[in-house]
Amino acid sequence: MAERLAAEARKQALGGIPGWSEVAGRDAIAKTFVFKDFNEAFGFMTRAALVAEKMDHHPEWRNVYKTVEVVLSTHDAGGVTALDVELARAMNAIAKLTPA
Ligand SMILES: C[C@H](O)[C@H](O)[C@H]1CNC2=NC(N)=NC(=O)C2=N1
Repeated sequence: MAERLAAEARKQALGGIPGWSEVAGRDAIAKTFVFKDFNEAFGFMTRAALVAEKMDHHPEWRNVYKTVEVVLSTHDAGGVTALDVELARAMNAIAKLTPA
């Protein structure tokens, strides 16, 4: 099972994935993506869902119109692990392909 990242390792990883930050009061990371419209937001979610399912690692997320709020945490580990960092990186890469 993936191990929770120590504070220092998490900070270092977050430095390399723009827009992601630690969630206050919880061991999790979060980012709010804003797209051009609902179609682009939902397209992002569809692509990210395929990656998440392949990884067997799933986001907590909420969509309102063109905004997608994402929180990542490894539930089995009770905090942020390398899997969250990997999914955060993948989501940033997917969002880059999606017009904002
Ligand atoms: C059985 C299955 O592999 C686990 O429940 C997976 C599924 N997706 C998951 N997603 C997330 N974010 N955290 C988990 O601990 C997790 N566990």
